[in-house]
Amino acid sequence: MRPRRFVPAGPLKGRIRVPGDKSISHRSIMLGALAVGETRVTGLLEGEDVLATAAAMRAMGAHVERTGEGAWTINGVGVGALLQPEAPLEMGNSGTSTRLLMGLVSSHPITASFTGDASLSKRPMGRVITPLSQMGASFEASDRANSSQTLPLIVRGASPAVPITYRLPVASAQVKSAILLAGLNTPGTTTVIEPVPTRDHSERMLRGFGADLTVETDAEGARVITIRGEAELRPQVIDVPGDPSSAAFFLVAALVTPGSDVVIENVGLNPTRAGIVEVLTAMGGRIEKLNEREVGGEPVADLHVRHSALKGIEVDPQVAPSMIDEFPALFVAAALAEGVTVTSGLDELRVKESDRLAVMAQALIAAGARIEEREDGLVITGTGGEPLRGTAGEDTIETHLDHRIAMSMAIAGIASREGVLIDDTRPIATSFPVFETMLDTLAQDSAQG
Ligand SMILES: O=C(O)C1=C[C@@H](OP(=O)(O)O)[C@@H](O)[C@H](O)C1
Ligand SMILES: C=C(OP(=O)(O)O)C(=O)O
Repeated sequence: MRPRRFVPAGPLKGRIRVPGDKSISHRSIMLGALAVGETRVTGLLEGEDVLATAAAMRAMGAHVERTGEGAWTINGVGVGALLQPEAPLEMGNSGTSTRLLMGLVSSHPITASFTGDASLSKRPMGRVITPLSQMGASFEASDRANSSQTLPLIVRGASPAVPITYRLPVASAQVKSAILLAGLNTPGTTTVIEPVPTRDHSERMLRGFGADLTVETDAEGARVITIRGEAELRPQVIDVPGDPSSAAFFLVAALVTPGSDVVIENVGLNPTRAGIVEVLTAMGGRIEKLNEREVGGEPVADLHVRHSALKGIEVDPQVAPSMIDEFPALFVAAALAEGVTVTSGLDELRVKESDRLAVMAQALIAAGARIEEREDGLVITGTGGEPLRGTAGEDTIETHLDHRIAMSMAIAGIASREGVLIDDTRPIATSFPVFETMLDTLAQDSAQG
């Protein structure tokens, strides 16, 4: 365990560039590994989750190599030609790696065993097991004492797999992507119906790699995504934009710390990801989009953010999927806003790396915030801009192996009187290895004037 007390900082000032988008980084490696020829990626997130994907694709035959900071080349094996891994695929803390790779394995004639850390081993896999079983794959608990819906699991792929039409029962880009990736090596047309739109990186990137994929909207407004199987993918050159989910911590930190003025460069603002910018702006946050452009087929801008007097709002549950990983950071902003913030429709937060509703409620209450936990959201009464009390003495916030809890409570710490002591900062490296350095540099730069 690596505990740390995050203490009040002066104004945050300067320019930063957050690491590459985690979702796009995972997919760059997976699709590169399935294309024949060399895919070149720059700006890849070198976090533990993405490294787990890289190791797994190597274990299944692809050549995945780091050539410089964030620069990687992938020489793929071709769709249908993944090799059977000799050892269990170690997924660490990463739900995205696990669920998307289960999709890939499901339509290849191979068997793979998946393991994960204590957090990942509690997360529900039934949501991918159901559709992938319909496609012909089979799943078995590798430890018989265990449930067959959680890791560790053995997946036996089907050859050929059977194309399905599947309506998503939960708004999940991971489930959608698992089915589309399985569909890549399935004869015929695989269809996913998505009543609530989720991040569309898989669709954009599969198209970019040359897959025959269409997206239509049906009479009820649901997205209907079809992919024609036995695809041939062409290698690509990909520049990964900065991760809006990582930028969110610095947006909130600058908004709640008096005197702050920060530019976050190169932030991906795909509309299926940018909900946090909308919601913080609606709360009165001063966030300006500069230099709007396209990077790697995704809309991108530099975000100029300044300390602001935030007001509580009712957050429309419809925006939830476009900021699903940003709620822990939003809860911190709400705890420092004036008035009440009401969130709802957030049941999915209970099955992330931790139960993010319960854990954030407990953590923020321990730091002096006023929170009511409901079944599907939090109701937060803010301080009106006054710093939170923080945690006293040895009182420690438990982060439950959840990087986003650790980073959110770090931000709560810098916006508190006494600081906030966190039990373990190690999980931060799963998605944002340079988070602490960036935070310390921004605070120090302003201290040096
Ligand atoms: O597809 C992806 O890359 C992701 C989808 C989301 O998960 P769900 O699909 O489970 O909502 C998100 O929370 C995760 O960080 C990344
Ligand atoms: C939920 C997350 O990731 P994953 O599902 O890939 O573990 C996250 O990064 O917040």
